[in-house]
Amino acid sequence: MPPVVSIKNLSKSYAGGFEALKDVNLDIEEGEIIALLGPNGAGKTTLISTICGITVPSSGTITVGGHDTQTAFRAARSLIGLVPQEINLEPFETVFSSVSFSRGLFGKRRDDARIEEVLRQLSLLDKKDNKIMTLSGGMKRRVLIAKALAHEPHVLFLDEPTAGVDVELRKDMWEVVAGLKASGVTIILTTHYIEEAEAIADRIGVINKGEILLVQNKADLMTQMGQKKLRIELADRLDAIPAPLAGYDLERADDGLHLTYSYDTSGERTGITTLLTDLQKAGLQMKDIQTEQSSLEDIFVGLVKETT
Ligand SMILES: Nc1ncnc2c1ncn2[C@@H]1O[C@H](COP(=O)(O)OP(=O)(O)OP(=O)(O)O)[C@@H](O)[C@H]1O
Repeated sequence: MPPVVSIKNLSKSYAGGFEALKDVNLDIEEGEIIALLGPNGAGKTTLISTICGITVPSSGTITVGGHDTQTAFRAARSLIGLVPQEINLEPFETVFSSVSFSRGLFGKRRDDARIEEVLRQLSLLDKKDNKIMTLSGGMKRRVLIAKALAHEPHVLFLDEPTAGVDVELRKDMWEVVAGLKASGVTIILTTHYIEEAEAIADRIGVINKGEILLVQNKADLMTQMGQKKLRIELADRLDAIPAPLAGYDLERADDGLHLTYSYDTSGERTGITTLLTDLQKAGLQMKDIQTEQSSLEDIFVGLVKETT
């Protein structure tokens, strides 16, 4: 199946010359949840706005459902639902009319059954006649999603859906997103929260200073994260790794007082027991032992650091 969103050599410079996106290439597959992770000012919102046709690219092309976002804007935009970062709702409007109005903006005929279905999916049906101003912050965020879904888009963009939201509400939102995916919507979300990407995404993209640094399946990233390290502190300085230990994946620190052994936690055997026995046999005295596991956070921080 061709990608539902295809971004080729996309760059964006704002007036004044600031380059917010630099040669971005990204294909988004139908039905996936992709999380774009990046620090403040990385270019996440600019990327979303450009795909949605709110910001004009300086160069490059974007297609949504095969439609070029510049030459066939209306066709491309009709496939997109956008949930903005800021809550921007009419306080005296009812939930139902607010969502129904959004459908009308796309030239779609009125369809109360469809709106009710969207409200049900977002657990808002019992609030349909409530005025927006009577809703909690979490409900308002769900109304924003309902508005973005009112015209039956194929692709939904969520710009920081849980920014400033408490932990419980954040988990509710994750459930909502999982439900939307199950209903066949492709989801692209931006987030600062590593645990959010970890919890809900199929793929994770890391963006910093306008560049995509990595796009990878979460499962592959998890395998990388399954690598653990055993750090062994030695009682005496070691000049070289003794020959009988050459078969182990061991690294000697420059100070000669530490050895690091890398192993895979998903493997049947870690090799730790035999390593410790062989270290003793080789006459090495151990002072201390620690284990370290790399996390998505380490990978993210490492990547972002490299580009600063
Ligand atoms: N209209 C504009 N004119 C000039 N510069 C802009 C404009 N909009 C954004 N920028 C700059 O482009 C860069 C990327 O901004 P963007 O909002 O895309 O980042 P972001 O990753 O979404 O950040 P955040 O996580 O803080 O929302 C920032 O340095 C920002 O100051």
